[in-house]
Amino acid sequence: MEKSARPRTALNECVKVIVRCRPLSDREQKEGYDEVVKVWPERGAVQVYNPKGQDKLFTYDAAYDCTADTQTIYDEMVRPLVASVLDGFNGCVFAYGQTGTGKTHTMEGTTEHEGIIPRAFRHIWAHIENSASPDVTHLVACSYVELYLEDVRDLLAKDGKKLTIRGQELNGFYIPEMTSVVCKSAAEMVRVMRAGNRNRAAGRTDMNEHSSRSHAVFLVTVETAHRATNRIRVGKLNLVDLAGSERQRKTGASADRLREAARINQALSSLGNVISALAENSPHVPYRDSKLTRILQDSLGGNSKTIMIANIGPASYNYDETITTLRYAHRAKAIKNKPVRNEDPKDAKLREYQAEIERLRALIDKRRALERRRKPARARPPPVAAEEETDSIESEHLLAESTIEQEKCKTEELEHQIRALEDRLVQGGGGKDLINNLNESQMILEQRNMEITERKKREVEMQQKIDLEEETTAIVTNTFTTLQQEVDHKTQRLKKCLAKYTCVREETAEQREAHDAERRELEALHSALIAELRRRLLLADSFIPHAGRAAVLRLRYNDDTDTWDLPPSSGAEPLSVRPVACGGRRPQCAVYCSSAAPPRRRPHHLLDLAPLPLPPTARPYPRPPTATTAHVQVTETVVKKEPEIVEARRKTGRARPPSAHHRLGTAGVR
Ligand SMILES: Nc1ncnc2c1ncn2[C@@H]1O[C@H](COP(=O)(O)OP(=O)(O)OP(=O)(O)O)[C@@H](O)[C@H]1O
Repeated sequence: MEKSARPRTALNECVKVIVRCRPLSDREQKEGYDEVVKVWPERGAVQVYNPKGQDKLFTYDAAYDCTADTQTIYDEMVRPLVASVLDGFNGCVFAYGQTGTGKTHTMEGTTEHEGIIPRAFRHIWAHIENSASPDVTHLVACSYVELYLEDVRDLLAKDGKKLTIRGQELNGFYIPEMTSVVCKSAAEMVRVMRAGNRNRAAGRTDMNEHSSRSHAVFLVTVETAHRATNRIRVGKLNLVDLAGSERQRKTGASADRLREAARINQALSSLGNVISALAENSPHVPYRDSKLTRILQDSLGGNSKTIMIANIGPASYNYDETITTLRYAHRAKAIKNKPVRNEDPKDAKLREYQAEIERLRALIDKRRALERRRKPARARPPPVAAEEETDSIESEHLLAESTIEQEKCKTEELEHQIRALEDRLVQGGGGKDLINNLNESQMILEQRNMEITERKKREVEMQQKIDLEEETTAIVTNTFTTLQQEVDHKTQRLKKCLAKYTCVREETAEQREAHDAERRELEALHSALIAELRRRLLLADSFIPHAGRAAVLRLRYNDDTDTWDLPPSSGAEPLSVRPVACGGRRPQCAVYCSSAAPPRRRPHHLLDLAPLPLPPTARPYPRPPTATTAHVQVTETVVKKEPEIVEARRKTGRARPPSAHHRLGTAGVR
């Protein structure tokens, strides 16, 4: 989860999926539930008896029944992955499944039944001891975080501080501030794991006495430096124990447990969506939907070798959940990752430590040289020297000696720092002693075990291929002597096809039912969240003062920093305070300056909206010099009548329409 350089070229490798079925619990036995799961380990297959119709058969990379122990699972499936991590690859093992199906039992285990995590620690340290040589240096560091109620918490920090996931989909997500503990043995790593577990959220439900209420990620970083090549390889191993999916009616969760369950199911649903998108090669993979999917981004579809362990229970009353888990696990088989060896990444701690040791060594050498030069030769006082002179020589000598003492202390401090740094690194002596002999034989044994495992894996794959091809070969090789034989055979095939068709139809109906159930649950959750939101709004209305509300409404949640930020003002928001003019007073308009000016700040006082008097547009009519009497009379009556017409119009309120020029004039004012 730390920032690492992106690979350039990589070979695709599918996610390996294994299924582990636990035995019936005491409670399930007491209540008389039937077993509906049958595991075929030699074929890597799981068969589920369907009480309503056709049985269901799923095949995986490996399948383990209740008789298989964690040692077998580790040797057959996990050991090669941890070996790759030691070779500089990223690796991830995550346990997925319904609550109470044995995820924590598989990953952490108990003191009697060690889980995968402590086994991985022992494997890592056996390898380090085996490769002990003065030319090889190792650095092993651990971090442990949990995702509780969508908060990432540091399980190794004393105050369990909240952490922030940084990065982007393109370059990968990482948690920069998580505590990293450098370990020197497997036992120390187990102690770190137990210390973290004590801080992990757990609680009792009707389905599990000790139910994990958070998703936990244990990260082991192994850095290896080879002096001969001067290269550093960094392998990162993510060991993930997810919280289990749960139905409220079965777990009897309420209050806090219900809130936890809602968040757990939400994160698992996002994980399911990511798995589906990757399996279908969808162009968009919704990693950003939850913090869990962000943390697991590299493990699903990224730079990592990944194993998914699907845990299931055999009891009939968990039929639906078992089928859902098996379907998701089956889908995850199609996810392709691109693992690449991490060589010389920028964030290698080992390189940092080595550089620091070199620097401190150079500093010590410099100081020693200086000390030698400064060492005062105890000067003998001249036989006939004045008493004062002797005193000053003596005090100078004392001063020099105390400076040297101080320098010595500083040098010792530096040496101590070097020892502390070197202590963090593990370097072998390379001698052929008894322990080395033992390690060598252990290595040979491991290699043999790996070979056996590889053969077993191939057997399972072959068996699966044989099963698949059996039907098709039967059709090809069959030669029919009589027509009746052919009819019989084709009827048989038709029946098989019909059975398959029924099966697919049933599955579609079941998926629809499951989808409906999920939708109903989401609707219930949605209503609960709306009720909560209303309550909070009511609180806000009652308690947040009006003055601060505008700022509260502008707050935006920042996914990367996990905080509410107040974005800088865009200028569109109403101003709470009238801005003050900087410098001198604002310029005053001419209207204001005139003596009859009304008070300021009212627009109708500043703008004179009355139309300006227009200049006359027609010349006065010159009377013609010679005119007939009649004509003069008519003209006189018209001239006489004009003021009367104007007066009549004024009384009826019907003014003459303004001329275009007049209209333009007023429009200009408006
Ligand atoms: N393979 C197994 N063999 C024997 N007992 C098992 C096995 N798997 C699980 N159990 C038992 O089942 C119980 C529940 O297991 P566990 O707590 O690991 O479940 P879980 O999946 O982690 O549950 P949750 O999701 O609620 O945390 C434990 O008592 C455990 O000992």
